[in-house]
Amino acid sequence: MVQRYVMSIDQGTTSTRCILFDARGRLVSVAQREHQQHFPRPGWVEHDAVEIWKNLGRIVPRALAEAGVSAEQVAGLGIANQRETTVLWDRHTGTPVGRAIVWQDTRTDRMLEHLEREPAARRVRRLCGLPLATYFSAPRIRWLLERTPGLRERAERGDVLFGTMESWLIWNLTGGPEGGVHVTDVTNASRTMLMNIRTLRWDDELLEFFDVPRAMLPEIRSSTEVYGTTSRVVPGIRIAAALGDQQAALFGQTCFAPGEAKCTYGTGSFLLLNTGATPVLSTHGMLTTVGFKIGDEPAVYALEGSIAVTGSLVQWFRDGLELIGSAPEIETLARTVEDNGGCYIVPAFSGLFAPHWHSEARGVIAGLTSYITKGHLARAVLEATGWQTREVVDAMNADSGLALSTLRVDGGMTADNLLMQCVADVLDVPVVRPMVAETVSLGAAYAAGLSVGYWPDLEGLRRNWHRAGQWLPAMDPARRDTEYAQWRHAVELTFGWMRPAGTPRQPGSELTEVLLGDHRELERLCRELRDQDADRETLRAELSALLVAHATAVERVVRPSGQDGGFGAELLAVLEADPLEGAGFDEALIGLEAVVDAHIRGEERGLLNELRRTLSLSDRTALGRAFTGERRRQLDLGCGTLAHVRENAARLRL
Ligand SMILES: Nc1ncnc2c1ncn2[C@@H]1O[C@H](COP(=O)(O)OP(=O)(O)O)[C@@H](O)[C@H]1O
Ligand SMILES: O=P(O)(O)OC[C@H](O)CO
Repeated sequence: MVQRYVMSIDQGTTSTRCILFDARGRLVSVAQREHQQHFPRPGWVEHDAVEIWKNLGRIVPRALAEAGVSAEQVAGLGIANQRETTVLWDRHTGTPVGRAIVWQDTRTDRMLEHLEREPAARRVRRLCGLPLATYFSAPRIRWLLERTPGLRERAERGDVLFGTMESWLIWNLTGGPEGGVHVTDVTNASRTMLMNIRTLRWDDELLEFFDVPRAMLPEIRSSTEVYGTTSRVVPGIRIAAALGDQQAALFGQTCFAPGEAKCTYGTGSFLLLNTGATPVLSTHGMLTTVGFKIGDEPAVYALEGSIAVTGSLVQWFRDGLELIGSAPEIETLARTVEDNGGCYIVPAFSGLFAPHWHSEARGVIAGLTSYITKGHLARAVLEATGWQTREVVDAMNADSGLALSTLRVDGGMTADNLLMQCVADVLDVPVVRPMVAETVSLGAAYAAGLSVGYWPDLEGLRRNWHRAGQWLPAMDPARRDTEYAQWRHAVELTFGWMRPAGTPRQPGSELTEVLLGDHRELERLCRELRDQDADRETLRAELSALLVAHATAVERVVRPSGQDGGFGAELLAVLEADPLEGAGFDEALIGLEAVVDAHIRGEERGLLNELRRTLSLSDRTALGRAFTGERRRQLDLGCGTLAHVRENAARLRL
């Protein structure tokens, strides 16, 4: 009988890999090519989508040749890819519109500052599960459409297409300008900010908010189904699955059941927790994302803690500072010293992602003394990955109400024993690594194999998972606590770097204007909530979010807490009122309106006048910017949700 295999392509941030797997999930052959990283300006990161496509054209035949396998022996192809990276290309010629803008790129930060002031910004997270951040695709599409002459018209006519890397590759593999299939899968679509996280369709409100024409978007499909057959590179292979690489790793680690989690340590690191059939909105800075969707079955959701810079900090140590010659040398160098010598590196190169979401943060090396050697710096590099994981796990535990008991890991950095021990130490849980370290590729292969019936079911795949390595926590708890406190201090030093006081005043950022704007918005929301025919569910959520975000930002940025009175109880009564009509709801609403009115009156008569009297315009503008930043952070954290208000009701003051 002819042997059959499954092929996977992992289109990653630094390289593209093609791997063939056999029926027992064993790796049969690998071919890989790196592509160039372009850094044309500070904060900008680009890839050449044509270079990546050409690399694919080389590695696929090579992987087949190495194993002596023909296209007919490939049961199906699964694609996993770097997510959010944005490619726009001409449908008729297949030529990309400039270089692809990579997920680490921060060029859209200014644009997002403006967008977040729009009233509709408050609804974005609830619709797509993601905070407004430079990380995702939609702001990049808008940026390109605004800055490239004539592009919007071409996009509206459907002459220019958008895709993340899997869309670009599938379109090219299935014929490109000659009938290429323009599709994406739900996991990748869930990272654009344009897909409704519940309906799993492009959302009109989000399209309008980001001003993206529907005609340029791919069709959203499930993660496992046959999208088409290759007609280029190696013709005749069924393309049977696509997933974002982190979701592919979740699949490859067989985290099929709610409560199962993995962390992939590559260029960045990404911890995903399977949360089952309903999307969970985080109140602690996690992302809500689609984990996978098998054919017609309901989607499985995940909470994700994304860390932008981990392996790329090692790369910077190698290529930017030239302190080591290869990535594995970081471990050797770090072992030349006992500890970090008091030094901490917070690699906020692209701002800070989860759980902070500070786009304006930039990196620091803290605790430098003349005692510090490159060995200490190497330790600090590795520990940065450990502590960033700890912050994400703390947030994940707080969201799920459960304590993570083991962490499954994979990715290039897991080759580093010192790092893996550090992760176990700072998390205080065992860390385990499976036999097949190429979990992203394996996940894409599993998905494709399931799709074409090569593997019958998920249980069979589970049996392929075997433990290859384990690290047990061995750190003194008191030392762990002290080190964590030092780390958090270093993190705080990175905040606000890109918005120093004294930068030119931007319209609408003066503090009293911002506070007044919030007051009018709060009044409008209260007024509209009284209308029985209004969408009370939505208005209630908006009112709660703005109220808590506004009050918390006032407390943290403008004046310290300790004022008399509070609104926690009144807000809780409104949030708990069910149904949203009748005497119970009216009474609760009247109660809340009374405290909101009192707050507005008090603040406008007292605080605002005092601020105008005692602070200069530039100070008020700097404070206004800090206030908007904190308010946005609160909104991103889901501060208005019932769970958050319940948890904080006693603390909430006006
Ligand atoms: N022994 C090591 N110690 C620490 N970091 C390493 C080691 N080996 C590789 N890395 C880092 O891991 C990353 C590569 O992992 P990989 O999973 O291939 O990444 P990606 O899929 O994001 O391209 C690189 O950023 C590299 O610096
Ligand atoms: O290519 P990787 O492995 O660095 O993963 C990138 C992520 O998908 C970005 O969200």
